[in-house]
Amino acid sequence: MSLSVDIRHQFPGLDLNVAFEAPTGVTALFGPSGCGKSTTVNAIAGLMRPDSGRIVLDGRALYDSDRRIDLPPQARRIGCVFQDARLFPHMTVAANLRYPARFRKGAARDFDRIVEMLALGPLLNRRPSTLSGGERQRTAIGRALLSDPQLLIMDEPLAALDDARKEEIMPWLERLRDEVQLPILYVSHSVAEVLRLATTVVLMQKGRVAHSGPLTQILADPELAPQLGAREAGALITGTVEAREADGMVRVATSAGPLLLADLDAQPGQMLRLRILAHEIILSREAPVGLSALNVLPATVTAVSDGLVQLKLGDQKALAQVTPRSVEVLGLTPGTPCFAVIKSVAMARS
Ligand SMILES: Nc1ncnc2c1ncn2[C@@H]1O[C@H](COP(=O)(O)OP(=O)(O)OP(=O)(O)O)[C@@H](O)[C@H]1O
Repeated sequence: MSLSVDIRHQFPGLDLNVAFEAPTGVTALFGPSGCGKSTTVNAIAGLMRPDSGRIVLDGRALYDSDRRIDLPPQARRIGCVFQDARLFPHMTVAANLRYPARFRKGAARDFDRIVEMLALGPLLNRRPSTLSGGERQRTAIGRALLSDPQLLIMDEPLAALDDARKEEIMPWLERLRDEVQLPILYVSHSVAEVLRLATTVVLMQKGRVAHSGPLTQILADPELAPQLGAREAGALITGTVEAREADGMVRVATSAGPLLLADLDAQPGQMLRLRILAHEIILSREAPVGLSALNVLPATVTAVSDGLVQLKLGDQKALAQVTPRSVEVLGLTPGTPCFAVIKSVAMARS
């Protein structure tokens, strides 16, 4: 399943002209305030009509200005979750969850599975006013899923929550990404949310798509990574938990070699997304000896730009933040073999 968007729209302060594809998984729409993220998702949801273009979901035209197609929101099969949960206050959680089934036959058949997935069972008889912000958002996500959607739109779903509530709801969003085979469009200002959830990123600027592609590729691109926030740039590396060592450290196999992680609650065989920040990598031309850092991987320089060195680590790319002086002293040019000393590795969730 995938969503294809190619639309244009003029507002007094916005000249919107965006085109991108959102495959199954989480596609983050990321960009500064006012760049047109909400306008784009509102057009996709059918809440505003763009001046021209096409929006196609799984081969079905939702909007096509040439063919005069403009499906109403309820016919688009899109579940929406906004910053405020927008639940019906006079209804219980169960009634809120069952509401979309009134309009779509068969939509309620997944009720038990979705209640279980989002752990909504204990809340079913409560009214929204008695729920925490996180519980309300979980209910809103459940209700969106129970409309039997072909696309889920989440517009800043965590923005109204404090950090503790955000932390509480994140694992549910990760579960959603991994278990629900749908494209999920996720609008956010938060780099941390994008790094943790996104599989694809659409970087927007002033009504245009500056770049779109897999998150792993954007993070390891010295030109693009700074647009996500330079401090956050680096790498997102996938690995598989191999074993827990006698000292409690967990050994994770990656295509570049093994990494050791502390304080990790993970089982052998489990796949992990690991995040390495650009400033956590030190480069050495020789294999380092007598270092306290545990994780040293062989690498090859693939590009150098503005204090960021792009490396090939196994079959993946990573960025290291290196001063221009070190680039010169170490002679780091494309093709140079080196060693990446990784000071710390974190699960992508932290
Ligand atoms: N209905 C409207 N009428 C006129 N201008 C609008 C309308 N909706 C949005 N705009 C303008 O379009 C621009 C983009 O707004 P939009 O909400 O899409 O941005 P955004 O990227 O989602 O921003 P934020 O991150 O702050 O939510 C803004 O300048 C806004 O004032």
